[in-house]
Amino acid sequence: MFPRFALFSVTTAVLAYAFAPMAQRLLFLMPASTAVSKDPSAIKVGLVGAADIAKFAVLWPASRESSVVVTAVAARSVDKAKAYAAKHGIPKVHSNYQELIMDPDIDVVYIGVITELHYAITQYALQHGKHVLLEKPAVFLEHEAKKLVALAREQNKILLEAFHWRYHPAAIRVQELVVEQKVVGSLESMELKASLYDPMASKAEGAAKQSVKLFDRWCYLVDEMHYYLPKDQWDIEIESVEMMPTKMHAKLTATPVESPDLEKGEGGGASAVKPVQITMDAYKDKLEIPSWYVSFQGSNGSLRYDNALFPFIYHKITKPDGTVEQRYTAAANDTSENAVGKSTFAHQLEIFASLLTEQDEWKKAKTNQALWASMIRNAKMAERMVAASDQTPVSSWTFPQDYQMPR
Ligand SMILES: NC(=O)C1=CN([C@@H]2O[C@H](COP(=O)(O)OP(=O)(O)OC[C@H]3O[C@@H](n4cnc5c(N)ncnc54)[C@H](OP(=O)(O)O)[C@@H]3O)[C@@H](O)[C@H]2O)C=CC1
Ligand SMILES: O=C1OC[C@@H](O)[C@H](O)[C@H]1O
Repeated sequence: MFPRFALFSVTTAVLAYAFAPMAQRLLFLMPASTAVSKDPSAIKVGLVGAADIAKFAVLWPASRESSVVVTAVAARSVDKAKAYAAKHGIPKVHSNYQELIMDPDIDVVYIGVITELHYAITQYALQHGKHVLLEKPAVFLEHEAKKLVALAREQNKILLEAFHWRYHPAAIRVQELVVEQKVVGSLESMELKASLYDPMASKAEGAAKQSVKLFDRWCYLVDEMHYYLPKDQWDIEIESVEMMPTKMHAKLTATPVESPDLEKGEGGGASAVKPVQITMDAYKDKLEIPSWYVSFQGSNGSLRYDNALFPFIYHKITKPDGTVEQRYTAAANDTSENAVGKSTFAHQLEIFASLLTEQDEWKKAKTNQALWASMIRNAKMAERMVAASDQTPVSSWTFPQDYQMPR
C-alpha cells in the first residue's frame, strides 16, 4: 500500500513540476481574476454570435486589456444571447445580428459565426461603418475576399482575418530566422502538419459540411505557407490534393516569380531561384500526440517550429545547429505581469486595437495592405485547392435570409 502511494505522490510531484510552467501559461488564456478598469476611450466591441470561440478570441483577452471593452452581443436566439451576456458580464443584448451591427455605440464587430456567413455579414458590417475582426477562414472564394477588401478600403475600416497564431512572438521569430536571416540557407522544401484528434469528427461531419469543417483546420496551413514564403514573389502550383472529411494531404510547388537575391546581387545565386516543395497534412482522425508544426529544409540544414498553433502553451524552435529557441515573452517593451503567457489571441486583439488607434496613416495603410493581401492569397489558394481535389466549392450564404438555416 505504502509504496504505491509513494509512487503516486512522486509521480504527481514530478508531473506537477514538469507541467507547472505550461499550466501557468494556460492560465493566461483564461479571464483575468480581477477586473481591469477600462479606459474612457476603450474600443467598443460587439459580438456577432454567442459563439464559443468568442471567449478565447475576444472576451478573455479583453478582460486583461484596458483599451478594449465588449459592450454587446447578439445571437440567433435572444434567450441564448441573454444567457451568454449574463455569464460573461456583457451589458447589452441585441435581438439579432443586424441590430447589433447598426448599434452606433459599437466600433468593432467580431464575427465568430460559421464560415458560410462570413462574407455576407462582413459586407453588412463594413457597409454600416464598423471595423471587423473576422474569424478564420475569412471566406471561401478569391472574388469574395477581394470584394471585402475593396469595401474595407473604401470605408476606411480595419478588416482582419483572425489568424491568431501569426501574432505570437515565436511565429515572428521563425519568420525572422527563415525569411530574413535565411538560417536554413536557400529554402528547398517546407512541411506543414496539423494533426489534432477530434473523436466527433468522422461522426458529425457529413459530406455536406466536409470541406467547410476540414477547411477550418487546413486554412491554417495555407496561411502558414504564405506567411513563411516572402510576400508576393511566389507562383504556387498545386501538384496534388486529397481531401476527405477528416483529413487532407497536399503537395505544392512554389516557384519564385522574381528573386530579390538575384536582383540585389545578394549572393543567393542560382540556388535562390529553385522551386520550394511544399507538403501539407491535416488530420482529425489520427489518434496520436497532437502535432502541429512547420519545418523548413534548405541548403544549410533544417528548422522546425513545433506547436505553431498554440505556441503560448508550449513551443520549440529547433534550428539547423540543433539548438532550441523559445519565445514566450511578448514585445520587448512589455514588462506587464501578463507578458510571459500572453496568448496568440491576446496578441491578435492587441494588434487589432493598435491598428484602430494608429495615427500614422502611412504605417496603417502599409499594415492593412499586407493583411489584406494575405487574406486574398489565402482565399485564392483555398479555392484552387478545393477545385483541384474535385470537391464542390463551398458557397457563402446570404444575410439575413440564410442565417437561421440549418447547417
Ligand atoms: N480562431 C480559432 O481558434 C477558431 C476559429 N473558429 C472559427 O470560428 C467560426 C465558427 O466556428 P464553428 O466551429 O464553425 O462554429 P460553431 O458551430 O461553434 O458556431 C459558431 C456560431 O455560429 C452561429 N451560427 C449562425 N448560423 C448558424 C447555423 N445555421 N448553424 C450553426 N451555427 C450558426 C451560432 O451563433 P448564435 O450564437 O447566433 O446561435 C454559433 O454561436 C468558423 O469560422 C471557425 O473556423 C472556430 C474554432 C476555433
Ligand atoms: O480554428 C481552429 O483551431 C482549433 C481547432 O481545433 C478547430 O477545429 C479550428 O476551427
